[in-house]
Amino acid sequence: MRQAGAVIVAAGRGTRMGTAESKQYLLLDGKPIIVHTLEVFQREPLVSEIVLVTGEQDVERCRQWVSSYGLNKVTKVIPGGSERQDSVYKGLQELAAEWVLVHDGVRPFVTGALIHACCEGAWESGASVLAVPVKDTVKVIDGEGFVSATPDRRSLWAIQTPQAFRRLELIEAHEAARRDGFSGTDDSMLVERRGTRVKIVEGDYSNIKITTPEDLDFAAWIRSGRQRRGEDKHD
Ligand SMILES: Nc1ccn([C@@H]2O[C@H](COP(=O)(O)OP(=O)(O)OP(=O)(O)O)[C@@H](O)[C@H]2O)c(=O)n1
Ligand SMILES: C[C@](O)(CO)[C@H](O)COP(=O)(O)O
Repeated sequence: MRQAGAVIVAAGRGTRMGTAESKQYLLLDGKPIIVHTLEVFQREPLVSEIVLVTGEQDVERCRQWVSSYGLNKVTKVIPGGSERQDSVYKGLQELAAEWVLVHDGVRPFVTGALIHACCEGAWESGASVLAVPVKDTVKVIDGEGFVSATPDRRSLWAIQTPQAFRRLELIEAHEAARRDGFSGTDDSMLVERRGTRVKIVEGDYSNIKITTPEDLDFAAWIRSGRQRRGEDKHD
């Protein structure tokens, strides 16, 4: 069976969340958010191994969770870098797999079906990202707080993770970005700028990135809805 390795990045400081504890370690239904995320990748048969990238000061407690929650696909827990891009780059060095999924540790509502769809998208086309159509009207604002343009919403999609690539191609794209001083807000941007066509695979509106305080309320709500519908039972 074709498989992919995963780099899960969780070395951010959660500045926009503003909590004393980094957001990836806050409890959701009694379990750290990062553990919820890892458990989805652990269960998915298409995932062969996982590298977890955390803050230097959190490596040890994450290793303990890996052991106590039985996350035996996590082969390495390593310290990240100062930007998300640096953390992904470090994680990519620790995998051997031909294909890699890059995922935010703070997107715990990813599902096996989404991981599966993302892998299939990459295997068919070379690179793929999850995304959902934008529901709001989006405007471009000038430096003085006035509208300068209203892009056609039909061509706007909000990008999520996971994102799937050939691992060596993504490493080369990261190295080119480092050489050029280019910083992207996702990994797709790094291969796009080198001419790779990236396939959009439809994600899910509930695959939120926990970023700001109100996201914790959304997260609790998504979680309780899944429990009510019995979607949290996995074995
Ligand atoms: N140096 C960094 C920065 C971010 N991340 C990870 O990248 C994901 C998406 O980043 P974001 O939501 O922006 O997290 P933070 O950087 O922690 O948040 P903020 O920008 O508000 O500080 C998170 O899982 C975060 O832990 C990382 O591994 N290393
Ligand atoms: C990769 C990402 O989650 C796609 O939506 C997002 O771009 C990360 O951005 P952030 O600046 O780290 O929030």
